[in-house]
Amino acid sequence: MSGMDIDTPIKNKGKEKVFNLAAEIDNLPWVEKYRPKTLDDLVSQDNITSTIEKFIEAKKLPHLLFYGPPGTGKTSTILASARQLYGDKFKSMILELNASDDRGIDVVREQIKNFASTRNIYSSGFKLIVLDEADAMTNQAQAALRRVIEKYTKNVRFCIICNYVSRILPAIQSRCTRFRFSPLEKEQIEDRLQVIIDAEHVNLTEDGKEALLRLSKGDMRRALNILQACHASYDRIDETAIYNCTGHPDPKVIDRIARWLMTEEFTTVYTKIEEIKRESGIALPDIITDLHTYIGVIDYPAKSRIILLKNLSLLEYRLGEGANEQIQLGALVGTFKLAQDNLA
Ligand SMILES: Nc1ncnc2c1ncn2[C@@H]1O[C@H](COP(=O)(O)OP(=O)(O)OP(=O)(O)O)[C@@H](O)[C@H]1O
Repeated sequence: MSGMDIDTPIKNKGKEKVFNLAAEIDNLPWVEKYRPKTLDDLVSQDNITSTIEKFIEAKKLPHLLFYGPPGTGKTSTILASARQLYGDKFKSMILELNASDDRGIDVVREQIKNFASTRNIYSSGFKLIVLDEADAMTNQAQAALRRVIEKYTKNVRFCIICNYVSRILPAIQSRCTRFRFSPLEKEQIEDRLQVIIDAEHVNLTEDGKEALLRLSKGDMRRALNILQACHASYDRIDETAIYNCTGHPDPKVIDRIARWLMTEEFTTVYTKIEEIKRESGIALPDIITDLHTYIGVIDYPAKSRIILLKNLSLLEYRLGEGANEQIQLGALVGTFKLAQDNLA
């Protein structure tokens, strides 16, 4: 959700206040400081932005449903659209609500009622209500929301945002125009990152950038948060800095672990992994996630790979449920031994 608006005009403010505002902007998380202000600033999702621009030009906005993975620009798109639609007055024309608010639908309904029923004296037309995290609402709350949408359709448009569209009632889906946001391409994240790297004078090496792009997996928010955290701790950000900062295992470490698992005897490999986990502070679930990608490239017959994949998924599930890491590490080593027994 948007924090402070860094475009706020600095009118009638003394020098000190201007200075304070500059300092405040400087302290903002980069995800807010560099949130796209216009639809043109948004990378990718071109078909979505061009369709919305057409709605805005015609001043005919339907109810919207944005869905897709985190950090792909759903909130930014609706905020940039609101700026384009309402200009300077956009703050008074938009209400941002977190739909998963645990105070329940009644509070949300009350806020919507108050907002929708106050007329804006400067402008006619509809106001905009943004409901973030709508997939966390109960079915009952969504059913209530359906009636709320109908009741205020005359002067309010809703933008419902969620990660999983399947968790939104079909009745709500059918009242909205749906847009699916996809994970950003590596090149798109890279282009946008470069703007921020230049503006903040970040010293990022090529291998650091590669690691950052790999770890962000199409999520721009994740990329920016990692970059800002590393920038605060390191003068020069290379691959090791990125992995240290995120606590994610270095691919070289995973490489070593995979080699041990495929060549060493049971007790030796178990002890070595225990040691490396202690030294570099990496967790078993992270090792398993990265080994999973590794299995795609190792030279094992299909039968052995199936054993590995099946058992890794079991291990991941058990660890997620809170199983003992040492016992699961034993099971990991055992799985590789089993896969080797099936090499022929
Ligand atoms: N398409 C994009 N172009 C440029 N910047 C982006 C884009 N998508 C995300 N960002 C950056 O990532 C930050 C988070 O984006 P945003 O809040 O819009 O994501 P979201 O899809 O709403 O995520 P969530 O589902 O977690 O709410 C923004 O502040 C912006 O800096």
